[in-house]
Amino acid sequence: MVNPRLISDILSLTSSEDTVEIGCGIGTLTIFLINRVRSLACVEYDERMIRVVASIVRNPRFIPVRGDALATGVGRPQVVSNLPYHVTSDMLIMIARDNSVSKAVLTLQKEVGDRLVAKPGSESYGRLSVIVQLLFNLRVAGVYHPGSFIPRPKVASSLLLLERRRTYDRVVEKVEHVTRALFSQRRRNARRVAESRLSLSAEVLNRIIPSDKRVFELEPEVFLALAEELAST
Ligand SMILES: C[S@@+](CC[C@H](N)C(=O)[O-])C[C@H]1O[C@@H](n2cnc3c(N)ncnc32)[C@H](O)[C@@H]1O
Repeated sequence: MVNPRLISDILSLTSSEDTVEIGCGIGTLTIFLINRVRSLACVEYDERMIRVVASIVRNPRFIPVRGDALATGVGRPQVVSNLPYHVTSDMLIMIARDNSVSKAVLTLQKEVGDRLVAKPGSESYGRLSVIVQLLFNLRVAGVYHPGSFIPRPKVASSLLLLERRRTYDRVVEKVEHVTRALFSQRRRNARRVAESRLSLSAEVLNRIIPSDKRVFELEPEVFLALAEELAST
C-alpha cells in the first residue's frame, strides 16, 4: 500500500479500541495504526514479513502473530485489513461469523466491494451481499486507483466500513445454507428453487417468497425469514 490518501482514509475510519490487522505485510499501514489504537495484534501468514514488521514496530502494545487468520480468527472488536486477494470471500465470512468483531475497515477489490453493497435485482447481488448486509451496516468510503499498491494490481480497490448490527447466530448460520441452496440457480423462479432445495412446506414458501421473484431479486430479509423457519423446525 503506497497511497498516503488511502492510509489516511483508513486511519480516519479506525476507532481507538483493541484491533487486529490481518496481513500486515512489511508494515506500511501498521506503523501508523499502532499510534491510533489501544493495542494492535497483527496476524500475518508470511514468516519473513512478520520478522520485518516485528523489527520495525517496536511497541509493547504491538503483538505480531505468525499465522493463518482464517484459522486464528479475529477475537477483538475491530479488524483492519488490506485483504489478501485470493482469500477475500473466506476472510469476509470468517469476520462475519466472529461476534467479537463489531467493526471492520477493509480494503478489497472494487468488484468485491460492489458485490457486498449490491441491491437485489442487480447482477452483482449474491450470497455475500445477503450475509454481509444482514450482519453489518456497510458503506463504501472510497475507491482507489491500482497505482495505490506495489505490485500494481489490474483492478481498482474499494475501502469499506462494516459496523455490526446483528449477532451471528443459529439463524444466520441457516442463512448461509439457504443462500447456498438458492443462489445455485440465481436466475430461476425463487419459489420453484426453494421447493426443490429447502425442506419447508409449500404453505411457508408461498407466505415468505413473492410468487414472481427470481432468486437474485429477493431482499436479504426474505432469506432471513426462510432461515428463521428452518431454525425453528
Ligand atoms: C494485500 S497484502 C497487504 C499488505 C499490507 N498490509 C499493505 O497493505 O501493504 C496481504 C497480506 O496478507 C498476508 N496473508 C495472506 N494470506 C493470509 C492469511 N491467510 N492469514 C494472514 N495473512 C495472510 C500476505 O502475506 C500479505 O502480506
